This record gives sequence, C-alpha cells and structure tokens, in this order.
Amino acid sequence: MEKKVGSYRWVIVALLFFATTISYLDRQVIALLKPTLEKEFDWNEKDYSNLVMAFQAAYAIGLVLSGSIIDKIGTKLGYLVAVIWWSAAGVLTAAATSTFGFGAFRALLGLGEGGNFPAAIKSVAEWFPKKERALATGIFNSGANIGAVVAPLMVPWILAVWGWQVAFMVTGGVGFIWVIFWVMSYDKPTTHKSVTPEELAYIQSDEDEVAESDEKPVKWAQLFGIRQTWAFVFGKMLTDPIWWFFLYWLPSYFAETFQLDLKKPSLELIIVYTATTIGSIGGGYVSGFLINKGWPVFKARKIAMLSFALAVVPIMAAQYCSNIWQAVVLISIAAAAHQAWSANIFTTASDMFPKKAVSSVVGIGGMAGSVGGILFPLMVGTILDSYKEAGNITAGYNIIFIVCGFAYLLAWGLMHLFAPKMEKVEL
Ligand SMILES: O=C[C@H](O)[C@@H](O)[C@H](O)[C@H](O)C(=O)O
Repeated sequence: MEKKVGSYRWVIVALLFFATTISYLDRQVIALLKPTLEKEFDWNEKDYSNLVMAFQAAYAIGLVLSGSIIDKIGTKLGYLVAVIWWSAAGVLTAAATSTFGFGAFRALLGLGEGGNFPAAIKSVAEWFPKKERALATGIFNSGANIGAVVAPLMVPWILAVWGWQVAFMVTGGVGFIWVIFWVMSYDKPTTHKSVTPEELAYIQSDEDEVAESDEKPVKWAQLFGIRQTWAFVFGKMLTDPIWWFFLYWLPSYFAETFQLDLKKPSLELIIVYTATTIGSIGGGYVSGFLINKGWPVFKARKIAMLSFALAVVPIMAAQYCSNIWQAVVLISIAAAAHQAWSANIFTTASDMFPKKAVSSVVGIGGMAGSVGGILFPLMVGTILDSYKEAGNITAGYNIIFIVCGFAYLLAWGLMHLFAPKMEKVEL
C-alpha cells in the first residue's frame, strides 16, 4: 500500500526532524559552555538565569508572531526565514563580548526558533492525512530529544579543540546547510514534482478537508473567541512546563538525590532521553493505529492522550525510590509519555482547525506553554530553595513530581471541557 501511493511525504518529515534537532542543538549549546563562559565573562548564577529567561521570553513572543506570519506567507518561505534568522543569531553569538551582548543574541535566537513548531506542524498538515499526522509529528518531534543528546556529545569536543566561539559558529552554521535542502525539496504537495497523483490523492483523503478554502484569510484575534483554541492553549500551558523541567532539572535531581556525578557522561540521562524518542514515535503511531481501525479521529486522539496522561502518574512514586534505577524507570516512562502526549496534542491543532490557521494556533498554544515554562521554574526554584534550607531537598522534588503527575490529567480534563469532540472550526 505504502509503496503504491509513493512516499515523498517522509522526505518532508526528515527535513522537519533535522530542523527540530538543530533548533534544540542551538538552544542547548550555551548550557554546555556555561562553565567556560562563566569564567571568561565573570557571570554569576543570576546572569546565567537572565540569559535563559531572555531566550525563553523571546521564544514565547517568537512563537506567537511567527505563527500568524507563517499562516500568511506560507510554510516554504516562513520556515526558511525562521531558520536563517535563528542560525544567524546562533553564529553571531560567537561575536558577543559582554553579558548584554549574549542576552541580545539569545533573544534573537529565541525569536527565530519560535518559528520551528508552527511551521513544522503546518507542513505536516499540508503533507499528511489525519491518520498519519501524529506519527509524522512524533517522528520529527523526536529531533528535540536527539538534539538534547547530540549537544553534550558534540559541544565539549568542539570546545576542547577550537574554543567556545567555534562551538557557536558550528552549531549555528548547521542551519544554513538545512536551508539548502529545504529550498531544494519543499513545495506544497499540489505543485511538487516528486509527488505522484496517487500520493496526492492519499494526502488529500480527509473528506472534511476537501472543502477548506484559502480565500478568507484568518484574523488572528478571531482565534481567541474560539473554544477549540482554548482547549489547545490549556493543554499546552499545563504540560509544556513539565517538559522543560525534565530538560533542565533532571540532571541536578539525579545529582542531589542519588549523588550522580555529572562530570561524566551519564547512562541514566541517556536512557531517559532515549525513552522519550520511543515515546514520541510510539505515541504518534498509537492514535494513527486506532484511526486505521475505524475509530473517529477525536476519539483516537483522546483515548491515546488519556493513556499517556495516566502513564505520567506513577512519577509520583519517585519519592519511594531507594536507588537511582527505580527513579530512572519512573521518569523515563513519564518523559516518554510527555512526548507521546506532545505528538498528539500538536496534531489536535490540525484536527480542529483548517490548514490556514494551524500555524497561528500552534504559535498561540506554544506561547502559552512557553510562558508556563517561565513560571513553573520560578515555582520549582522557590520550592527547592525552601526545602534545601530545611535540609530536605528530596521532599521538594517530591512535591514537584506530584504536580507533574496531575498536570496531564488536568490538561486532558480541560481540553475535554472546551472541545469534547474536537469539532472542526469553520473559518
Ligand atoms: O519536544 C518538544 C515538546 O514535546 C514540546 O512540548 C515543546 O513545546 C516544544 O518542543 C518546544 O520546544 O516548543
């Protein structure tokens, strides 16, 4: 079946995967250079956290801005501009000579990277029928985990041989190679020379999308009056912060609770991030499998997402783990479930909205997730500080794990309230 309909759409997923990997590589590089840059520029923890905030706040703004821009100018040009923008910002960071300069380049990086998910999800909606979209999203979104694993392998090596400036130039420069492939390979399926009529018919096989019109452009503000937008916003806002928590705090949780030595490459962390890759692809596969079995799209997404939300709950038992490996198992399941959830929640945007609004909706929801990602660490920091003072930081982590365990169920409940059957929005 697959062979008969053609498979060019998977080339597109490969491009989205590499863009996502590169975007995570560019984000992570500063974390790995932190000890070197701290000495060179005399940074304290506050300076560093300001740099993190500069990225995160600009990323939130970038998501919402680029979401609506990409819906207007299209995926080909929109993605191109975003990657050129963020890659240039990455390369130019090598020229920073002050903390302020670093902050400015990190903010520019965040602004540009905001384009990644809105453009990628829109491309998936353009190139895949609904039953394959979560799988395609799961595959490209696993680039986030790969980027987070490649960075600690690559950056220390570049740093040792050529220095920190080259680390920014190389990681930023990779984006320009991607740009060449994008320009050569991307077009809409309707006009693409490598798409056979069979593959095009397959891509366009969703009946409710045939009648979608591009004529009336979407008014961005109008999206806020639609309950499906809020379903997506609450879903992202409550669950994205948990992902950021896994990215930024897991190493120190392992170090503080189980005395993991972070100076050596850690098998524990590699296992967790590998599990997320399996979760991302597997989670995308599950809802497609249910749709293929004849389930309505909304039911397949909801049941899949409910299962992934439940799979995060055991993380609450992390407090009873007596050794690191028990914790690795619980956290791997939860982090994998996040990525499985993520592949599906991203896809609900194109389940509920016509293609011309998908980037805007993903941008708005992504911004909410990113803002949550700024607020949640403040809470995490306060909790951990006060428990650290009381001499019991582990208890602080336990509270946070309880919050993580409930967040997805609450998000699922709210999504259900705002969009019980994920009805398609007419615009
Ligand atoms: O892989 C990414 C996560 O699953 C997403 O939750 C997150 O929104 C995304 O990666 C992002 O960086 O904006």
